[in-house]
Amino acid sequence: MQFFKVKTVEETFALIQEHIPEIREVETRTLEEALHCILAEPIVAAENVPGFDRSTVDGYAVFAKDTYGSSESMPGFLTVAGEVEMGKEAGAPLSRGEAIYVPTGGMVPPGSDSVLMIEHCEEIGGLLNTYRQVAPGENIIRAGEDIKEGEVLLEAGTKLRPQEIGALASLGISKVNVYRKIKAAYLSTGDEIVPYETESLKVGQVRDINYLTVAGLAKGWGVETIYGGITADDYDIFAAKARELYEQADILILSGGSSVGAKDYTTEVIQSLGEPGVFVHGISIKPGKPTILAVANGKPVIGLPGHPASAMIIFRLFGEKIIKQRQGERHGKKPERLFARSTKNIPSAPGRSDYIRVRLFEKEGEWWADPIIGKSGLITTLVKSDGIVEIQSEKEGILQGELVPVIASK
Ligand SMILES: Nc1nc2c(c(=O)[nH]1)N[C@H]1C(S)=C(S)[C@@H](COP(=O)(O)OP(=O)(O)OC[C@H]3O[C@@H](n4cnc5c(N)ncnc54)[C@H](O)[C@@H]3O)O[C@H]1N2
Ligand code: MOO
Repeated sequence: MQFFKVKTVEETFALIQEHIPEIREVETRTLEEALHCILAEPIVAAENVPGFDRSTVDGYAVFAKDTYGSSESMPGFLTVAGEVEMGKEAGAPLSRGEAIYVPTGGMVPPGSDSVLMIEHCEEIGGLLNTYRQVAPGENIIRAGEDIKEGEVLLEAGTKLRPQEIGALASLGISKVNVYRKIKAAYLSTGDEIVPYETESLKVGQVRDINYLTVAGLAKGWGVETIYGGITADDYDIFAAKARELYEQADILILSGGSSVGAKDYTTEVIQSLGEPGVFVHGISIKPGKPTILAVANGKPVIGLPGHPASAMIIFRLFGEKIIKQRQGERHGKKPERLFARSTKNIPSAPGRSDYIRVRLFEKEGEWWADPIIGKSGLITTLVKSDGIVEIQSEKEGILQGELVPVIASK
């Protein structure tokens, strides 16, 4: 009988960081094709954004000092000296005692330090009655306030979200060098597993759930997936299929056979793929204890536990970390977490990290997390859940009403 040398969740993350090599192949993509890609080089701004002082409102460019003391009951008076046209350079500089009309986004004339909104003044025959005072800088975006020429806008290793793509567009950058997208090959194992399209099942058979759940997560992280089908619990067939997929991909994902049963060949197959091989077999986590993580000649191999909820939770936690590291993401944004109060006491064994599926609901402005009880073989425990509560290994559970971190399902 083989026993797991179980690692904690924290040790597992540290081992992933130590073992997973990055892919450094670079390709050039247009901004439209670069969404969710990882930048291969830093972006230094070659110009200011905006390139000129802009008004953020429809109003009159003024000297703030000229409006001091203005109110509804004691309006001030300025001379209207002209109008700025949208998309055009402002004309002459503003002189004291004057106001120039500027549309939202239009250039603020030189000299002016603020813009008074049109609803706070009234133009009558070339004179502007001012009913409010404005402070210097009010309603103006200064040249370079968004991005300064020479500034490092984005570091190499940044994942390009829509907002990063927008910032690149603002600088007139139309192509970027990014790491190439990675390919993950997936293989289901188990004599009982049949393609999900199978219309009628024989007793003992189950449809392949894990391919679609795991590939679905991977696709959402920008990974291309290769489906390797289902392999029987036969060492030679399994090892040959795993080798073929391993050659085609940057990461190999195997589901099932990770435990220590007589027909659980996954560890042996992974060890046959290359050195150094398995670096984690068994994590003190629930669900997903029999997880296997390995590197074979520089390529990561993940052996997911077969139970569908375990496979998905493990892939969400460790698969995402492995993929990010593999594709060179070094400045990723933080995971989506929110805090919710538990509706129940939830016990947990100290020394083990528990990931409890929860349904979230809002009551009186607060989020509450209601645990979903059910075995890790039940995919509907995840269908019913909105997120996962993490009970860290040092805790002996959580109390009813306690505020707990929830990883929201995407
Ligand atoms: N003696 C022990 N037995 C088990 C342990 C243990 O520590 N000692 N751990 C249990 C835990 S926890 C899990 S999780 C499972 C993991 O088992 P395997 O990774 O070896 O997976 P299988 O035995 O192949 O499958 C488990 C279960 O999941 C179903 N399955 C597998 N693949 C799929 C798929 N692609 N789609 C849908 N369902 C799938 C499979 O039919 C089994 O019912 O081990 C426990 N045993
Ligand atoms: O801990 Mo296993 O992964 O659920 O059944």
